[in-house]
Amino acid sequence: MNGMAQIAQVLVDVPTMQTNEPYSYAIPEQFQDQVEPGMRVTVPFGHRVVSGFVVGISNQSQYDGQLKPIAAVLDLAPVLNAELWQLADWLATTTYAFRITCIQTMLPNLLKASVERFVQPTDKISAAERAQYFPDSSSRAFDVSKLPDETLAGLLKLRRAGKVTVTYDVQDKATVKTTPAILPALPTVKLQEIQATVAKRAPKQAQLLAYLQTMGTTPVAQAQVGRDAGVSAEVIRTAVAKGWATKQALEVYRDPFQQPVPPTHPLTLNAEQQTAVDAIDAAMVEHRQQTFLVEGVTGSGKTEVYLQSIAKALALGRTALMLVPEIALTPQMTNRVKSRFGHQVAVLHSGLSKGEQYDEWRRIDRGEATVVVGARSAVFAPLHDIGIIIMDEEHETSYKQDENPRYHARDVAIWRGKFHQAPVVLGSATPSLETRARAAKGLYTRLALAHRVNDHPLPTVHIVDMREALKENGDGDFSPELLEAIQTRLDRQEQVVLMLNRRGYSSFMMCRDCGFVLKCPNCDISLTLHMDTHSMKCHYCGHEEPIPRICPNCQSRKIRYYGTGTQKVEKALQAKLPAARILRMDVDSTRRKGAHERLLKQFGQHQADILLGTQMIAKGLDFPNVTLVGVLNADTALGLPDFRASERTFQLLTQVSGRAGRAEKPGEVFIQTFNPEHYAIQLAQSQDYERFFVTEMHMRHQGNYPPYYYAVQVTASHEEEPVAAKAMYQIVDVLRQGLSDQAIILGPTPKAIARVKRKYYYQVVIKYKHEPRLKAVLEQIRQGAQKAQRGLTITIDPEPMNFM
Ligand SMILES: Nc1ncnc2c1ncn2[C@@H]1O[C@H](COP(=O)(O)OP(=O)(O)OP(=O)(O)O)[C@@H](O)[C@H]1O
Ligand SMILES: [Zn+2]
Ligand SMILES: [Zn+2]
Repeated sequence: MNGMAQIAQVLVDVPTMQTNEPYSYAIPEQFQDQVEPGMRVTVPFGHRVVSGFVVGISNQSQYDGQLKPIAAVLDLAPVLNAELWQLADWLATTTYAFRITCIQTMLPNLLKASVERFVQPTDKISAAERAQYFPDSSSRAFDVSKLPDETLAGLLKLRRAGKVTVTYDVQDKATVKTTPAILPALPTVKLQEIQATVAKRAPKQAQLLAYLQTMGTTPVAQAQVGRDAGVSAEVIRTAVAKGWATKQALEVYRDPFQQPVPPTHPLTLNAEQQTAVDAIDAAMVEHRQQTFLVEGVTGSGKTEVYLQSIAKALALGRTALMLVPEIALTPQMTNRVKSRFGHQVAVLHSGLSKGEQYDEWRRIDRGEATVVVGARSAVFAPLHDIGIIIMDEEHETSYKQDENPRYHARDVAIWRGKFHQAPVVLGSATPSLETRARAAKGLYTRLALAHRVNDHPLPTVHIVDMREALKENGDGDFSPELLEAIQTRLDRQEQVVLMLNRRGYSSFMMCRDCGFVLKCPNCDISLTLHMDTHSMKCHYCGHEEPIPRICPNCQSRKIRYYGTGTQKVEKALQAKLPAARILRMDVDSTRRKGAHERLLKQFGQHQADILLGTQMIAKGLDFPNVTLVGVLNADTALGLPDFRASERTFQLLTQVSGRAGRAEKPGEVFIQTFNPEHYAIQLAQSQDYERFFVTEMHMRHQGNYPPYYYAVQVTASHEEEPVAAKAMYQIVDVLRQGLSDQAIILGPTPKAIARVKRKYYYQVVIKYKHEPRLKAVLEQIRQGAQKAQRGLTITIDPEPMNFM
């Protein structure tokens, strides 16, 4: 308190005018010393009042009295703690995203919306203060617009002294099961017309109309619409009243994991598991950041290693964060953690209502929950004193966010590991090449679990050449070998898992007689089928050719472009095996939240003989009675124009094979393929990850792909194709001038789906080893392009998951 005026640096939240530069605002007298970085405020901006985050406070003697003052303080306490605050800055620089976007990503949804908040006294409050601030009740509504400034200033002071806390009204927790949602009520052209007529007089309505035009046919929650379109509920109400949009009830599901789970106890570890737990434990005890790769074959007991490591962290009085690829797809894993740690576990996932999410977030922040299980965004859970971070199935692509900020949860996990000086455990039977390569270099410590628990053997894998099967009986879906093996299981009352690989199904062509896939003559990567232009295109170099009618290799006419869906396969299978009880698991049958878990439960109770599904059945299932796994089409993903196609195929086949023979009864696997000689399939047969790693590293080396090279993808999009294309050519010029001639620049090319949401996309991929100027050049591109052309969006993706 030196009487010096304080100035707040505020990051404003204006979607159309994103910048990383904070603006300075004067802090009004009554809030001096009360405003802290991390609090939300509203400030005058142009002719409006907008919300923003305080990112810094300075005491400036040369305060010139010119600055506009903060309009209101929205929080009594910072919404992000100091660690997450630093993390947001790091995220912004490494992912080329705006700081405000990073901050929003890290906050639970509820804090982004406006909700009713209450202030409550704690037991530290004095009688006089209670009488002054809570004269007639035990809590009071905290509505900034209604509170007099002096009261707010007083409350801020009390909060800093720990005398009051803020609570949020999360009424939707138990009762509300629906949320209002919005759908456009008129065709796009119509909306466009109206937008033109209201543009001048009602810009907010025009904004909403523009947004409505980008919506598909699925209703979007009203709150979401408000956020995305940047308009108030009032504007949406008007739109509904005018008949531009309709309102419907969107179902909100409650936590499907609420049922109590029976407790479990630590198992006696085998030697390999013990070695792993000891190594991780040592890092924890020594308070040392160390990244471990737990490379364990399927069924080797990785989960038990995770659980016992978590227990060690808790015993040291620290907390644990466990990331899983997709929480809805891994109910078994979540239940295993809950069974071991009970009420200490908080589960963060998108199936929770905003209130429930926030409840969990708050339990974590307050230290009431010490173990967090969740998918990608749970990596931002506000845990204090983290003792261990685990990332299960670390190779999964869902850990990378494909919108801004384009972060990979693995990088964030390691950042937090460093912050807390805690070990990070990456687990997989089939690690990503990047991770395995880092372990080879000694950057990560590799812990191998080479054997299945109790020395159960890995399943025997058979490769079925579908070119033969097709020739002999014209069936490209089921080989006689597989059908016979299924029949045997039915006779023995054992269970079967069948996978239909949907990835890349319709985007390439393959000859069903010889397995030939059309490749680019320049890039040795498969061409993508474009139905709009009726051509095959290369997404790396832009090469284009007509769709072949006969196979260039064997002259056969049996060229397949589109695949069969799960429903069709289910029907065909039922016709062949009338007595079999089949459960189908795909996007359709699991649309409703909780359906996935219910189907798995039915299967676990042997209410069905066959579980037929898409990739979603490959992960984590542990059913002792499953003795047969069939992969109907192993190679669809091999045709994708993706340098990770082989890696993905190998990972998927190994994962799904691992579902067989996990207990006493031995397992068997049939992999049906049109490419039986492909190394990814051959090595999936021997389930030899290490050999796959060496082979694939060699391929990547030859093709100058990651992990030998780093990659950055820059995309330009605009509603007019020439604008996007021209911007991309200019960007390539800037890149060529700014980077060394060691950098490989691929493109510009149109993206695989060149037109999405009425915008055209062009891209360029930069492959490089060492480009110290790259960051500066990209920053220049991002800032320059946005100013140059209205409506032009430039996105920069560090380490894109594919180049499509
Ligand atoms: N030390 C142990 N003693 C006895 N059983 C164990 C032990 N460790 C794990 N198991 C059991 O072995 C089975 C397989 O373990 P788990 O599911 O953890 O393997 P995993 O490596 O995570 O498998 P995947 O990668 O295939 O999902 C489970 O049913 C588990 O309960
Ligand atoms: Zn090419
Ligand atoms: Zn052919």
